[in-house]
Amino acid sequence: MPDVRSALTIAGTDPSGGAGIQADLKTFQEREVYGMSVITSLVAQNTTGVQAIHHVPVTFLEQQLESIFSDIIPAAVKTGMIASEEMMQCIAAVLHKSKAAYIMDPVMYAKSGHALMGEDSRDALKSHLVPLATLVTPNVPEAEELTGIRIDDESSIKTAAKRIVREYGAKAVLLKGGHMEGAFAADWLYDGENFTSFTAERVQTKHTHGTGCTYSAAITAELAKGRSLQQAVKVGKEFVTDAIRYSLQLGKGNGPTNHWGYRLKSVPVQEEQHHEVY
Ligand SMILES: Nc1ncnc2c1ncn2[C@@H]1O[C@H](COP(=O)(O)OP(=O)(O)O)[C@@H](O)[C@H]1O
Ligand SMILES: Cc1ncc(COP(=O)(O)O)c(N)n1
Repeated sequence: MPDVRSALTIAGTDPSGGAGIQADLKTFQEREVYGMSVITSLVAQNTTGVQAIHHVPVTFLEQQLESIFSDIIPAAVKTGMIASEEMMQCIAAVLHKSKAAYIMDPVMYAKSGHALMGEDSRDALKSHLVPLATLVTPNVPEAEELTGIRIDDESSIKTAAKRIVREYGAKAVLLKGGHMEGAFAADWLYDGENFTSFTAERVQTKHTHGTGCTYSAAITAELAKGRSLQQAVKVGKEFVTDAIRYSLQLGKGNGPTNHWGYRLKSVPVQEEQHHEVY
């Protein structure tokens, strides 16, 4: 019997396949863990934006979680889009009893700017889910919303990261600098004691639909395999950077990251080439 590690994503959907549940499952597959999914909201979206959202009833969310946890216990769990406080409470009740590593991606908006979480639920995220998290992975606007700190340099990044760990109770935080300017895309991991930065060259592309989902899913998969947090983030950063470097020019808007990009490492990168469809 092979040692099968499983990972669970609890999130919203993206029928166009670039973000949300679909991105998470593709990433789990690429990182070689058995992927499972519990859906919070059905989102009609594509590369141009969000067209409509349909939330699943909380009782049905609870039933999906029961289906998983009564049968296949995941080694690691990630959450993405969770629209309401009731849903957060329901998920927190299950995670409280679980020993799995828990990666919380505090998804608030789609890249198009469309809100994916009720504004009144942000505090609920802090009170119900952040204290349970092995790792929280906010981008800069999400970290600003969570902490109320304006983030525009390394010092404010560090202050916000410390607040998320020391005051809100996460074990660790990975504050992603993808939204900042500069030649490098740098992220800061704070584990309550030390900061480690993970840096990659910024890729000049608008095709970044699903970067945050893909990154947190890759980290979740690596934790499911038993890697340390530092190692999981290192592998996740390499994975997402390749997925952005080889992102796909699909659709009419911001194309998706390429979940099998790392397999194309041996292909010489030519500026025009990585926008081709293959
Ligand atoms: N143009 C880019 N080139 C390289 N890395 C990027 C680029 N944009 C974002 N990243 C990286 O992608 C990962 C996801 O970050 P980000 O895009 O900030 O998340 P989100 O999707 O939650 O907004 C981070 O490691 C970030 O540094
Ligand atoms: C269901 C869902 N969850 C999350 C995102 C954010 O995606 P990104 O990874 O581009 O920030 C999204 N567009 N849709």
